[in-house]
Amino acid sequence: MTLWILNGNVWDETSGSLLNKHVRLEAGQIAEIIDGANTPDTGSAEVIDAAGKLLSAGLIDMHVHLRDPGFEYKEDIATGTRSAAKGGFTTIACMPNTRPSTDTPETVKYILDKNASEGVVRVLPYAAITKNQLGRELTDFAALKEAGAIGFTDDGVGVQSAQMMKDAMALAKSMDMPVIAHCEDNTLVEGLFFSEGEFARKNGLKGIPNESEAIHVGRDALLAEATGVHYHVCHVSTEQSVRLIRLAKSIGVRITAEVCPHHLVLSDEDIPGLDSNWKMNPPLRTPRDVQAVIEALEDGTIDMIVTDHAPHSAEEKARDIQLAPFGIVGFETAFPLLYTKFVLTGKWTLGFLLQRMTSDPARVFRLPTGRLEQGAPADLTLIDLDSERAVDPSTFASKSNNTPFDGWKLQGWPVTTIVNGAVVYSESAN
Ligand SMILES: NC(=O)N[C@@H](CC(=O)O)C(=O)O
Ligand SMILES: [Zn+2]
Ligand SMILES: [Zn+2]
Repeated sequence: MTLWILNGNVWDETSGSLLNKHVRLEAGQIAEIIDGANTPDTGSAEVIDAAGKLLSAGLIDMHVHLRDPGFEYKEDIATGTRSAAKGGFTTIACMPNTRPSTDTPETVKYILDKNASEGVVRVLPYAAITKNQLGRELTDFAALKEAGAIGFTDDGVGVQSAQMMKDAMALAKSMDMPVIAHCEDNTLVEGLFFSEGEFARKNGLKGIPNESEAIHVGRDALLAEATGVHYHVCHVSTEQSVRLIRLAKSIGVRITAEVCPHHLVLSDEDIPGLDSNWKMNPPLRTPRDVQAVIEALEDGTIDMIVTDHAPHSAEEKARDIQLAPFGIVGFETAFPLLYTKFVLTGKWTLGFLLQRMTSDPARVFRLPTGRLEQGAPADLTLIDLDSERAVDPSTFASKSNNTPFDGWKLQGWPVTTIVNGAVVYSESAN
């Protein structure tokens, strides 16, 4: 089947501007990209009119929670991938803190099979480092890789034992697989839920210290140096972590990192009250940390943006703040949030934002997607950069609506998402 996308605005890095292009998709690939001045013979092909819209490689999100299997009341593969598609994402990598946790080849296969039958975007499963993510015993890395896992992580919790982490890295290195880490020292965070800073002080709360994250980053950077593994740091949120990653990169450690939109846009001083929609892990840090992660993303110390889409039910989030789970949904606000806060304000070019959400994750995780080039997989996103509307969680495709961005007026909403040459989300059809 042939699909023509006509008159899309494609970012051109050389001129730093948008150029009008026609793109032909064929057999799941980008078959041809031609200058908008030409009139292609579209024949009997299907045609999408992209006039006035940004046409980008599909967005990639290397850190998401689909909650399937086991927590389908929060999200499942059908709704999670639809939420991703609505946010413009075409490839997502899902975390193993499911029930059972993704610690056997059977669960990896379950995710891949269910996505093949019910999902609408590409789903790349991570497998757990330790059985049940309990930190006691390594999983069967070889069998998990064979089943289709793309990396190992215990996200949701940190691997507390340095020896366990070192063993995991050595094994992962021997099979050319990355280790992805949620960095958190449990002894420093017990019972705490907002970060050390103004908000905690004002509310008489003991706060989560920055070192709880950075201690693991430093430890793991040393272990990555010793083992030679590709080590990737999850949701970086502190100045101290940034400093350590920058140092490790400068001496050639194979370390990469990600940051979430909320850690780029919000500090603890923005938290309006004891509201669990502002409770996530890592917590919102101080304005100084926010500045540090922004600079780190800008200079390449942090390689990519991920959402850490973490759906939880309204009932769970309505619990007392101490008991409510950590996490916020992210797919359906990520692009407009960052476009509004960083591109429209002139801080970043559109090309920079797109790069950190497409080609950079693809480069780091060696994915064939993330590039708008002839021969690449036909994963594309159309975004209306002029459309402005308020975030309305009741319209989310996700099963959950736990977001701190309710009511925020944002610009730049995805309107059409194409995976493997097929339209999987269209604003007009919703
Ligand atoms: N980020 C969160 O606040 N929560 C995540 C776990 C995680 O990413 O560590 C979740 O699974 O809910
Ligand atoms: Zn985490
Ligand atoms: Zn996570």
